[in-house]
Amino acid sequence: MSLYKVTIIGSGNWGSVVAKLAAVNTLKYPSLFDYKVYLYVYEEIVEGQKLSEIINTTHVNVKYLKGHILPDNIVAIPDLFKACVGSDILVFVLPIQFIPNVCYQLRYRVKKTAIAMTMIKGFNVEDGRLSLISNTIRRELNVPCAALMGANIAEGVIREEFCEATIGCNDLQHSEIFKKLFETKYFRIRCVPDEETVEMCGALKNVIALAAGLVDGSRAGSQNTKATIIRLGFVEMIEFCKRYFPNTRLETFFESCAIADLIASSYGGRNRKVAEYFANEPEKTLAELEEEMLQGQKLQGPITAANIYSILERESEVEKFPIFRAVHLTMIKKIPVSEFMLCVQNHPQHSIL
Ligand SMILES: NC(=O)c1ccc[n+]([C@@H]2O[C@H](COP(=O)([O-])OP(=O)(O)OC[C@H]3O[C@@H](n4cnc5c(N)ncnc54)[C@H](O)[C@@H]3O)[C@@H](O)[C@H]2O)c1
Ligand SMILES: O=P(O)(O)OC[C@H](O)CO
Repeated sequence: MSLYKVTIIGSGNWGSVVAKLAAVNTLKYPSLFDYKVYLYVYEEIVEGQKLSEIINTTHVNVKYLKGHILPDNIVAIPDLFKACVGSDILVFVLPIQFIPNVCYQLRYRVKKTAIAMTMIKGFNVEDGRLSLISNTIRRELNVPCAALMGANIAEGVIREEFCEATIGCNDLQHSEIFKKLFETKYFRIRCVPDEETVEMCGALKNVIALAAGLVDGSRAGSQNTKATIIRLGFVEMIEFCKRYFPNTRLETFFESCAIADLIASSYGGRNRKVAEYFANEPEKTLAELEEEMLQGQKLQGPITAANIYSILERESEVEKFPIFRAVHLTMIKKIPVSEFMLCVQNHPQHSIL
C-alpha cells in the first residue's frame, strides 16, 4: 500500500500547531504516512524575508506562532497547487475569509481518492442559506470531508497541555486515519458520526465567546452573569443546530467540540479578548482592533454572527435567538454595548415554566 501524503492548507496560529501534530504522527506511523508534512503558506514578507523560507530554515513560524520550534519534517510551500498535488489527505485550516478562493484554485486539481478535513470554525451563506465549509470543500473538490473541532486554543496545544478534540466523520475508516494523524498523548480525540453538528458547534461557539467578551468588557456583571450568558448561548447553539440540521445528536453537545470549546473560548479565545476591548473602545472599529491586537490573525465570530443574523432574519426567527441577535447588532454598532445585556434579559428560556 502506498503511503498517505498529507497537506495542511493554512499556516496561521492553529494551522502551524496542527502541522506539528501531523508531523509527529507521520513519523510515528511510517507504514501509513509519508513522513513529510506539506504546509501551504500564504506567502508574506516578514522582516525582509519570505515566511515560507523562514519556516523551512528556522522551523519557526515567526509571524503566527512565535517562539515555538516546529518539527523539521514540515515542508512549507508557498504555491497552493504544488502543496496539494498528489496529496491523499487535505486538511483545511484557513480563516473562513479565504476558503472560497482557495477551493476555487483547487477545483478539479486534487487527487480523486483524496480525503479532506476542515478545522475551520465558521460557515457561509449561499443564496440566503446556510452552507457548511465541508460542503464547499466536497462540492468544489469532489472529495469527502470530515471536521475536527474542540477546546483547542493554539497556544495551549503547542505547549502540549492536555486537551481533547472531536472528529465528526461518518466514515469509520476515515475516522481511524484522521485519529492516527492527529492524536497524541496530550491531544486526545473522540470520533463521532455527526459531521454537521461537530462543524456547527465550532462556528457557533465563537459568537457566544464574543458575548462573553462583551460581558467582561462592559463589566455588565459578575461571573454569575457570564456563566448565565454561556448557558443561554449553549441553548441557542443547540436550538440553532436542531432547526437547521434535524438529525443533530444531542450527545454531540457534550463533546469537546461543543461544551468544552464554548468554555475555553469564552475564557481564553481571541474572539472574547477582542470583544472585551471593543466594549471599552467605542471610538475604534472592530477591524482596527483586530489588526492592532491580532496582527494578521483573524476573528471568525463576527462573520458568523452576521451570517446567523441574515439566515434568521430571512426566516423571521431572529427574536428566538436573543444572544445571537444582540452580539451581531452590537458588533456592527447598531446597538450600544450598554444595551447588550438588556437585549438578552428577555430570553425565551425564561418564558418556559
Ligand atoms: N488559533 C486557534 O487557537 C484556533 C484553534 C482551533 C481552530 N481555529 C480555527 O482555525 C482556522 C484558522 O485559524 P488560524 O488561527 O490558523 O489562522 P490565523 O487567525 O492565525 O490567520 C492567519 C492565516 O491567514 C492566512 N492568510 C492571510 N491572508 C491570506 C490570503 N489572502 N489568502 C489565504 N490565506 C491568507 C495566513 O497565511 C495565515 O495562515 C479558523 O477558522 C479558526 O477559527 C483556530
Ligand atoms: O481564539 P478564538 O476565539 O478564535 O478561538 C480559538 C479556538 O477556536 C478555541 O478552540
